[in-house]
Amino acid sequence: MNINVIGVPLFYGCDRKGVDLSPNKLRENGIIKIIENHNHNVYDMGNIYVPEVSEEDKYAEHSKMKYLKEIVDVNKNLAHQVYTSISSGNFPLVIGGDHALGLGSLKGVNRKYSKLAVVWIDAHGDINTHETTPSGNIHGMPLAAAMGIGHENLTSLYYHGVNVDPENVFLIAARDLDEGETKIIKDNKINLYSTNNIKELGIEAIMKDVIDKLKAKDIDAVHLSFDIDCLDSNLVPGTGTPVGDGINISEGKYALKSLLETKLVCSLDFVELNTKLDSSDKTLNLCLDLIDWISEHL
Ligand SMILES: NC(=[NH2+])NCCC[C@H](N)C(=O)O
Ligand SMILES: [Mn+2]
Ligand SMILES: [Mn+2]
Repeated sequence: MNINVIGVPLFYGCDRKGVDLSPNKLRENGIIKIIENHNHNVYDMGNIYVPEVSEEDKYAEHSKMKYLKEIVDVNKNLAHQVYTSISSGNFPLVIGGDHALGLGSLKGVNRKYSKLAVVWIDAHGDINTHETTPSGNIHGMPLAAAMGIGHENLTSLYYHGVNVDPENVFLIAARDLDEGETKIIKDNKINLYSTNNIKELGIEAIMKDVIDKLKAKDIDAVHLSFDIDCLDSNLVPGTGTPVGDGINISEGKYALKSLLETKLVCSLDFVELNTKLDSSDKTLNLCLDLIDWISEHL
């Protein structure tokens, strides 16, 4: 497979430095070679440019969305990079950075595939809007925006077109949802598989259900967004918003493998590694192992 690796050194979405260093940190530790070892042609597209802005200006554009302008600018460029990657037959592997990059990757894929499903593997829903956010952090909003829910600047940042149908959205490993998010999930009939559901029924049964549903739908492709905080907080000290009672590594790998084996996945985000918070490269090494696993099954 031809894979475009696109780095997004963005921390504005989580408002916590360190996550911006990860694309280069992963390169220094051999991410490109790791992917190539699985017989892929890898094109390292470098990093999307992230403009500098001072802390005091973070609310300059909006009182409930920090760094709005910069995040929109970065994501417009990312969206186009993702769109052109897919259009030229290459698979975009987007490396974060924080999850606000989901805004751009989803817009880019959605422009190509109007009947798109999204699998969001994350402790969080990332389905807030400027009206529901408890933090003002835009990394908690990209999935809502992809469905056309939220502020206009986020919902149509790259093109005014079809949005993702909420019934084609699958949240997996969620366990830290805000009140507003729970309401949006219910009102829009989003498919929710909490960590409790996984513990109860087993990851195999959960993924079977997800994949059966995906196959029964009239969709063109699946976008997979993997936030490393889906894993239990003990496993990922190097992430900004860790949550306990999470899934373990083999459950995470099973979810990834079973989805990739469907061959429906057309693009993938890998986000929220913060190497500054890591303890003796534990999370970094786990991420390299997960990238190796993903590459094996792509
Ligand atoms: N991509 C993430 N790690 N998101 C965490 C979001 C946390 C919280 N729900 C918020 O909106 O601020
Ligand atoms: Mn997330
Ligand atoms: Mn998360």
